[in-house]
Amino acid sequence: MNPTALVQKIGSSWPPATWKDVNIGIALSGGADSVALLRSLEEIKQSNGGSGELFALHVNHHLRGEASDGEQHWCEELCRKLEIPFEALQGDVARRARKEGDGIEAAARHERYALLTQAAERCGIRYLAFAHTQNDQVETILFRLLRGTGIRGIAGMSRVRGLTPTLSLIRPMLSCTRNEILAYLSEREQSFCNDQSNTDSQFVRNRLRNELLPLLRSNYDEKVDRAILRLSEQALEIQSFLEAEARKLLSHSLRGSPADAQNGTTRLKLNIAALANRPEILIREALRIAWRESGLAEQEMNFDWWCKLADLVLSPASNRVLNLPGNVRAQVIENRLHLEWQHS
Ligand SMILES: Nc1ncnc2c1ncn2[C@@H]1O[C@H](COP(=O)(O)OP(=O)(O)OP(=O)(O)O)[C@@H](O)[C@H]1O
Repeated sequence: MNPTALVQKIGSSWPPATWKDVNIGIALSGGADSVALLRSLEEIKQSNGGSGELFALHVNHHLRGEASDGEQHWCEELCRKLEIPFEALQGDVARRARKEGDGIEAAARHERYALLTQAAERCGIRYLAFAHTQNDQVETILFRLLRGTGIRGIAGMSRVRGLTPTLSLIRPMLSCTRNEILAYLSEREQSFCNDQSNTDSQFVRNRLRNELLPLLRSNYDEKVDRAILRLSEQALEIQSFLEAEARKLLSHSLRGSPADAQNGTTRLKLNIAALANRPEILIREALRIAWRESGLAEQEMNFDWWCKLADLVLSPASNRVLNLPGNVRAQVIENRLHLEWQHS
């Protein structure tokens, strides 16, 4: 079989030499994108050999009754034909939505990532590959822009991200367009499942994909996509630079003060002399890294909260106490910013 443009593109963005000897998991929904990813990684593997194995992992969310079970069986059958080990994971979205207070879409995503991560660890998988495409990237950036985001949000989805110390999420199709994927599938005469929920306009994300983006493209053609992607590449450059500088600052500020946990309370102390007189944007980023790496949830820490916390560092007064989201208490005591929270 001749390698197609899609296979070559994936192979050059994620060279097989870097993964052929480790186990790879493919998050297989049964949709066109993940079916194309499965088939093309299999082709690349066939022609490059190696000791690693491919595994397909499917999450059945049981949100669409028989249609959900049908997709699971369809994926299982495809993997049986391709002789790729397959595992179906059973999600309980309603339970997660109740527990986390999220909408169905967000709960399904959290459930999916949690189940896939557990299964990948169990199978000794090193890279868990998702089939997000260039079109998904454009949608994600526009969605974040409209909902409210910062530089990091505009940088879009990353190509690779650590999930656990031994497992990374990878997105090898971020430079591939939907049209390239459909052309590949038709060339291989490969069918796929159509997820009806992708057309349901009650989801904001679908309205953006099916209504707003086509409207923008009809006025500005593909330039819209290119403009959004160029903005995201620049945001990624700025973000990477900022993060590297903030890490240097943080290493001075944290020197000799690891977080300590006693009697159910965790305390993180940052030396504010190391942060003083530095640009506020750098201080905010350093605080954000310290926060994230202490295992605190970032969701409710919006821009205003980061500004308030940075202001506490820049204008310290010992009687000022900030009560932050996640029940984190912040106060400056003797030239140190103390962050305190209860842990379970
Ligand atoms: N039910 C599923 N089982 C396994 N993998 C899935 C499933 N649904 C989605 N995926 C994986 O996630 C990729 C992106 O799908 P989709 O855009 O629907 O997911 P998402 O994670 O909600 O996206 P985003 O992270 O952009 O919000 C798919 O191409 C596939 O690799």
